[in-house]
Amino acid sequence: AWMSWHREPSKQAVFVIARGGTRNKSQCLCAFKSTIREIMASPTPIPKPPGVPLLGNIFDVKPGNTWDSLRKLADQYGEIFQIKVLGNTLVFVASVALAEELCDEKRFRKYVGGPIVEIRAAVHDALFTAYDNEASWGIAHRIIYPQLKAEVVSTHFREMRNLAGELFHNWKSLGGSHVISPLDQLNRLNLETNTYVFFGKRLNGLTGPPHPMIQAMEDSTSEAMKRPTRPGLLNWLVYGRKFKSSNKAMREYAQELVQYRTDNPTERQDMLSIMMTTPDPETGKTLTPSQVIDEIVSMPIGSSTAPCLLVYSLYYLLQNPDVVAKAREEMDRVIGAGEFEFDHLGQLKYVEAIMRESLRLSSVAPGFNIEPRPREGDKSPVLLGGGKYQIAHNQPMIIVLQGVNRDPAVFEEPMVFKPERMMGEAFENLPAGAKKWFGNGKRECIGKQYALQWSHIVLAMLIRELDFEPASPEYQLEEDGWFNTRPVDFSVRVRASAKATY
Ligand code: HEM
Repeated sequence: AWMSWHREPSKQAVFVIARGGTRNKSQCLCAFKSTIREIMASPTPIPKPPGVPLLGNIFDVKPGNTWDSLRKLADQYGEIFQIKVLGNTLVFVASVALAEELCDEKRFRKYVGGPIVEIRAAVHDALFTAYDNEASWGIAHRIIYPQLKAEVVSTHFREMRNLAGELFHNWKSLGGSHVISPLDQLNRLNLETNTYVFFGKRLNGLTGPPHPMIQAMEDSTSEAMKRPTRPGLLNWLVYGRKFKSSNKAMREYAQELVQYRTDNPTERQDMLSIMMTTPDPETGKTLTPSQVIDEIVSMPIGSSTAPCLLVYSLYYLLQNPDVVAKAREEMDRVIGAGEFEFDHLGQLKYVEAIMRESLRLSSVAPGFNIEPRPREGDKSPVLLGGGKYQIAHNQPMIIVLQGVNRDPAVFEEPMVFKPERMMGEAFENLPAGAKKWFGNGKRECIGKQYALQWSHIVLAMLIRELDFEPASPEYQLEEDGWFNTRPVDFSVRVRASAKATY
């Protein structure tokens, strides 16, 4: 009878221990083993939407808004669910505990499939798209990573601050009644900052027509997301040309930067000069000219998540004027009326907490892909959740961060914007699986420190220097996005802050 008492493994183990007093040690171990055997024999089926014959769950995921569909499925099915598209099963994980389990690099690794493989048409075996066993990943990582460490990124504080100051100066001169799209504006600022900080060139794209790289990234990443859901012939015949031309436009952006550097030699030891000349300390190999282009293109694509994050922050701040007031108090105390400098940044803990809480609630990088590590000659199923679920030995899985970041088992009132939970001990005590906004382990975001510093600086300046109001007071949050998510059609009126004295 006790064997059928409970299907939850942790509680069964407790039961065995609780009964240990009436049994000897070997009886207890034997009972425990047979319990485990029973759990293994009958895992809980992974739920799935019903779907339709032959086409599977093709109608459960909108090709134009994949992440929104997945969030809704996560709301409906909880910590784990699966779908079948074009004959392939995909498993989605949406709880902190299971995400943490999948982040164990001894058992799992990044799965390079679907849209990530499609984007290889543009950037080949670059950092983001390299397969786990491709030597090119290690070579590029060892060459590039030192440029993106916090101590190096900190040397770019003034460049980041001054470029943001330039954009905000333009906004202030609009006079307050002008409506702006924060996404359009912050995308421009992000590309301008990336291009100047990493590659040493001004695009002068804060005003005037946006640089073509911005549209090319949008077109290429949206197409890369849709292609795996269509038959190959259709991709080739109908959508192939546009995909190729957006990939070509991205590579042209990179090629022009290399050409500019070649024509204008400089002492500047920035990302571009490191990519073009520095050998990998381990193999002695340098990046080939084509690999340099691949990595240049990958940086703004990865980085395009950061402006989306700030647009979400603005949206949340408009709903929470008390948070704005607290952040301004902090900045009055720390910066006062003087110039905003790097030393202030580390003291702006509340602004940092707003940034982290925006990362959590928005899940601006909406997910990442994982698969079980291959086990030599062993194709037995892989168990998750202590045996509660069972998946195939090579099952691709996607961690849906919108589910993980709103897991009610970890976050009280998960839908409420509360920066306080992202400060001090409250933040430190969050489980590791609840802080996977930048991915995991060796394939964690290489631009994490850059993104955190840039977002922190720009967010602080937005709050300190400007007053915002929604262009339409009835605006209801709608989201879409490809490699990142963002609010749709969100616009604001902006003016110089009435309180600012600098
Ligand atoms: C808020 C901003 C950002 C977020 C939330 C973010 C998130 C992520 C996530 C979740 C991954 C893992 C993807 C995977 O496992 O498939 C990733 C990888 C990556 N990100 Fe970011 N990212 C951000 C900004 C940036 C920036 C600023 C850069 C460039 C400077 C960048 C470049 C990359 C690259 C190259 C990779 C691939 C790394 C590798 O596999 O070695 N990202 N990012």
